[in-house]
Amino acid sequence: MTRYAYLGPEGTFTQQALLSWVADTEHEQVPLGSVDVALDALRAGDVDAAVVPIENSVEGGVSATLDALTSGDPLVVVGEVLVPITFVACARPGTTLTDARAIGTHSHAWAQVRGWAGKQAPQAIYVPTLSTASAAKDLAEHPDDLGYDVAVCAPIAAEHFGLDVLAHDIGDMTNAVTRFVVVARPEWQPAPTGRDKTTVVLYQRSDRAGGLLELLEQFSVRGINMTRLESRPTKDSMGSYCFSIDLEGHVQDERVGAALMSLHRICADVRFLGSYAAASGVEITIDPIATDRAFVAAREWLDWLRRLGD
Ligand SMILES: O=C(O)C(=O)C[C@]1(C(=O)O)C=C[C@@H](O)C=C1
Repeated sequence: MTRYAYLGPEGTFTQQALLSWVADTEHEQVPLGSVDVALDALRAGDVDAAVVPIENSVEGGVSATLDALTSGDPLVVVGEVLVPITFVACARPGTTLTDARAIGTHSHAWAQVRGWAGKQAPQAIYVPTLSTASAAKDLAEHPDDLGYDVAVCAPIAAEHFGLDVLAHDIGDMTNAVTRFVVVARPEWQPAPTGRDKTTVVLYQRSDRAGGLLELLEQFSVRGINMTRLESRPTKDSMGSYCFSIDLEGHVQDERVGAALMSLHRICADVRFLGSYAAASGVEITIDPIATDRAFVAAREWLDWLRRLGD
């Protein structure tokens, strides 16, 4: 049975992602307090995999996840799940939005509802919590120890912790979606499916004119489409950044392998963070000059040239 850690407690959007990933397969769920704790448990071997948020359509990349994946022992992404995001504001019986003093929720959730909060409860300050469901759970279980009286969370969390819903569907953007990744230790290597993604983090040797262009060219000349590019501080010194990239294709694909080999020559370091089936399920269109067959034919031609003088 596979043991999955996730950003808990019960009722988080991350748990919804986990439930959709495992469907009806036998598994064990281990709710943990933060992305770092979940990934540490995975590195320590206490669980087999972890489900963590990585990207939101409104707020962008989840820095805690991007950074935790690149520091410490290697981990790889083995799958991804997209979850539509709908928030409610909830409270213990008796509280109204007009008398709310403070609103507790996860920072990524707050970024998606602050327009609503500014209009409906302008007097309320924001209090960050470890997750949306932890905001609801703490409000239900020990309201007197908290600095907030309204929680913003998934409808399922409000129901699970027995809170009254004060307002439904409060996100500033309709159609918000969060992308979650299933992370495992490197022994778990998903086979290619023809609709895969690969995640890598690139570290430059030096900061110079055209440096980023040179890295990205390795994908473009091989017909590889990128689906995400973010820069994150390396944390070594001011102004030092690495590039976190998702691209279409699998490490077993010739064009992806060739691009990674070039990047290995060019970069100070390439952190491979896994090849996995894309959640969109859409088959990737590959330019005829970038198919596996085209790469193999080119290699055979080179081998033939080299043998001419034998
Ligand atoms: O707090 C939760 O419920 C989470 O699963 C975390 C998280 C996130 O980190 O983005 C997930 C989805 C929502 O966008 C808000 C919060």
